[in-house]
Amino acid sequence: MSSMQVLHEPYQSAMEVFTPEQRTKHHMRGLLPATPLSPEAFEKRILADFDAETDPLKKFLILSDLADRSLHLYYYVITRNFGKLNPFIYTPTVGLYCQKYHLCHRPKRVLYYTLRDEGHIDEITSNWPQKEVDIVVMTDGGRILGLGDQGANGIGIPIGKLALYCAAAGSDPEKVLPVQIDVGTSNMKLRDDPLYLGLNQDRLRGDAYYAFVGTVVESIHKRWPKALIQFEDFGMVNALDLLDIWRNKILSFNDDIQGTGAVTLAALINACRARGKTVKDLVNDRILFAGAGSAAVGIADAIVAGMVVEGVPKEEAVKSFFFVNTKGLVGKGRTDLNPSQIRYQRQDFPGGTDLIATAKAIKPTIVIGVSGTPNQFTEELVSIMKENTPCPIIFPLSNPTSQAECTAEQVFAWTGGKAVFAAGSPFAPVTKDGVTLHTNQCNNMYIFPALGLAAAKVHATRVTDRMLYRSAAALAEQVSEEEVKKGILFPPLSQIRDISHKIATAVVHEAMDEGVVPEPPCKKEEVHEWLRTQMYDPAKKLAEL
Ligand SMILES: NC(=O)C1=CN([C@@H]2O[C@H](COP(=O)(O)OP(=O)(O)OC[C@H]3O[C@@H](n4cnc5c(N)ncnc54)[C@H](O)[C@@H]3O)[C@@H](O)[C@H]2O)C=CC1
Ligand SMILES: CC(=O)C(=O)O
Ligand SMILES: [Mg+2]
Repeated sequence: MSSMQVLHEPYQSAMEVFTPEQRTKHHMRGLLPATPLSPEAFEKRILADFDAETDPLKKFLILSDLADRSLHLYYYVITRNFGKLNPFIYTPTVGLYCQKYHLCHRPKRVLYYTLRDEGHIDEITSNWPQKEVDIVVMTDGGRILGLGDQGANGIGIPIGKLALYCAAAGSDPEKVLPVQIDVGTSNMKLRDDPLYLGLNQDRLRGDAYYAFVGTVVESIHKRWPKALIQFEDFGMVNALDLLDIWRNKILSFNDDIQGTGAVTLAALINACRARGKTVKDLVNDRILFAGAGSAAVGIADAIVAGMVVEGVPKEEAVKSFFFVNTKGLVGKGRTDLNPSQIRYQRQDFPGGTDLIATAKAIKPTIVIGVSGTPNQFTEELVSIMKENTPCPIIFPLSNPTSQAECTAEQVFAWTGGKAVFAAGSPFAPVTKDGVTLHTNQCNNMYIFPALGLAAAKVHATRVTDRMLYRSAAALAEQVSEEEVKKGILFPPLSQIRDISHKIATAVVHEAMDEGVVPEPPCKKEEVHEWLRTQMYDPAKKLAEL
């Protein structure tokens, strides 16, 4: 590679941060101004640009342009400012980015497999320049956050998720692969836009769809048999079916179902600790979901698994759950349900009642919003909850912020500050009578980067239910008794690397115990230290360029 190519290659370039020695090594004399910047000075400059901008999408683009110029400087800045910058590389801003992706497109390091490429799938896979791939995040854009079908624009989500893999857990940015499967879109606004860049045809469905996705998955698995594939933001039926098809064949998981399940279980473990109880005591709760899709099913399955671990019989545990979707309560008489929903179908309540009528009938103590629809959680709903519990647990988990079922301000105003709150996207803390009320971010970002890092690094053959359960428990235990009593459910994002490291250690231990690591890299007691050596460190990498 020539010196000019090194300077313009995002994996190789440190731009004006190249030291005099590095400039000599790469034959760069005369290609850069005289005075090198330290990484810290460069960070200050980028943050000043970032702070001067008020438009969140432009803030997102300042960071993403940096990633396109120097990946290691990008991660240097992100990891050192994770709490501040996360909302601008991930939810909510990544949602805006997806909606406008076709209008601000720049070639990215991603792979698109489109229906037009049938017969050329292996060729596309072989076009990826990196020899090694550890983690693949794949979407078909079918359900992007709570923003519906975004077609080929959905690629913003794998890009954002993989940025978190590298920043939050230390996956190697040179070994991650964002994949968009373009099977058309049912989003007519995009299709009517002459600037839309994806396939302008209706979304493929049925057997042909599964066959096409299967060809892509197999092609990727053939080239990188040890890579982990994370399915992300597929429509409900496709998400559930693809998980069933692939979870026992290759190293894979669905983040919206399983990652969301684990993070919400962690939140509830800690909400139970705050009450002086454990998840087995959720048998005495009524947990009402707005939404009965991938996330709802994944969360309910994870909580049931947590209750079963503590000795509650499964048939007893499922009695705590109630799902309401667009057709009302998943109850008696409903004939439009898929097998995952049927597991939670209530035979003791008539199907079809809306959220408020259901709440009046069942008296919820916990509500979880995964409907992708704002304003579902109203003052009336919360008043009903207050009749049944002194401290309602209210989790509007839909993303981005615009789709959250209610806001933190509303919850604390309606309950006089007596609620446990968590949302999918970040909300600023609320101050009431001089007291800070905590607004937790219950988002699968606390789980997938660590889970995927762990599974990929030890070349696990599968992601098991026990590994997911352990990830939730390892996350929950990072919050102290004192903190849970204050309504804090998660450790602070500023410590995300340590948090992920501890979760990854627990996941590897579990994987080794379950025998899904054919060649363990070290003894169990050495896993924590060994993982540290495996985690990407942008400052170290910059020094080695
Ligand atoms: N906080 C987190 O970590 C995560 C949050 N989510 C969010 O959850 C939401 C749903 O995601 P999925 O379950 O994967 O989508 P999905 O498409 O599988 O399910 C959505 C469900 O909501 C129901 N629904 C839609 N409008 C409704 C309404 N007005 N009233 C009642 N039900 C309604 C649908 O019938 C369906 O059952 C999205 O906004 C997504 O961003 C998803 C995964 C992780
Ligand atoms: C967080 C996430 O995965 C979602 O909203 O889809
Ligand atoms: Mg998702």
